[in-house]
Amino acid sequence: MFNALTIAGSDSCGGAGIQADLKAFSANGVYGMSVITAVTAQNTMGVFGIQDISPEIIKGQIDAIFDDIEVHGIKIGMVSKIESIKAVAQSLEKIKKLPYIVLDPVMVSKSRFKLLSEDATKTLIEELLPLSFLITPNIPEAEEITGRKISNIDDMKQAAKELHKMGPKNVLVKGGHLNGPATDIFYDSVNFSEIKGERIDTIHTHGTGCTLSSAIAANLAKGMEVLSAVTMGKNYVAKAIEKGFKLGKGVGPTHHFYELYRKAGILDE
Ligand SMILES: Nc1ncnc2c1ncn2[C@@H]1O[C@H](COP(=O)(O)OP(=O)(O)O)[C@@H](O)[C@H]1O
Ligand SMILES: Cc1ncc(COP(=O)(O)OP(=O)(O)O)c(N)n1
Repeated sequence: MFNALTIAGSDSCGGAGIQADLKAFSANGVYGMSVITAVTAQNTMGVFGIQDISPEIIKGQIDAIFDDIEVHGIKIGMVSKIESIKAVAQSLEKIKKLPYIVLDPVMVSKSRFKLLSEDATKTLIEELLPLSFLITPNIPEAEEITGRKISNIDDMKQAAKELHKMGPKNVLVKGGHLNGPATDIFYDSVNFSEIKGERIDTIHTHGTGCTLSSAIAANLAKGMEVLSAVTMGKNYVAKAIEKGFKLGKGVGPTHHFYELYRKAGILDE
């Protein structure tokens, strides 16, 4: 059985963060484990508070897992403070044979709540980008890290090149925030690939970035090569968005178990 570890924040309504990651791991056939970096009070309408976990407990969770278990893939999501980022980086750097790390550099939620402290961007860039096999910024995150405005596919490609120079082996700039087709740009230091997708007309997109990065981490944990892992992850998130559903009063979550539900007769088609 392959496994994957998410290092991220908790979303109390279960649409994003650790909860989305674990669902995506299961649905993509790997055993999921978690290191919680922060707890958010969050629902489909917004984020109402954050409690960061102490650096000691973040390190303790990582050490407990790696002292005991061979980890096959890692996804890193929300790590909101400088001390938390350093705790994650220091713990991971100690590990002799690190599995592939997929970093989703989470900065702001869809509801515009800051999930990364304003002073922590530089530390995130310096400490976590060089450790990453793949980073998956959305357009606002890629703009913040590179300091460039991104309005079209050519801008996404230019940003991917600049992000690559900061240390990750591969870059996926996600196009969910542009108008038109949901095209993501993958760059592996030599070639660009346009990972194309139809834009699905729905408001229920809470946790799309978490879902995609976790599905890719699961695919890498299973031994897929990187472009296949990204392409299959993109197919997975598209289906999870298509089957996204109303929950609460706001932006509903992606659906991770549509295939199980369909087979059980709970979901049509
Ligand atoms: N309405 C949509 N229809 C289809 N794909 C989408 C839609 N919105 C986002 N995506 C895709 O979901 C993934 C997550 O992208 P994005 O929403 O940009 O990330 P984030 O959640 O980090 O802001 C990307 O592959 C993106 O292309
Ligand atoms: C705890 C936590 N982590 C990450 C996010 C952002 O996730 P994302 O997939 O980008 O989803 P949206 O917030 O954009 O819907 C989060 N909200 N909470």
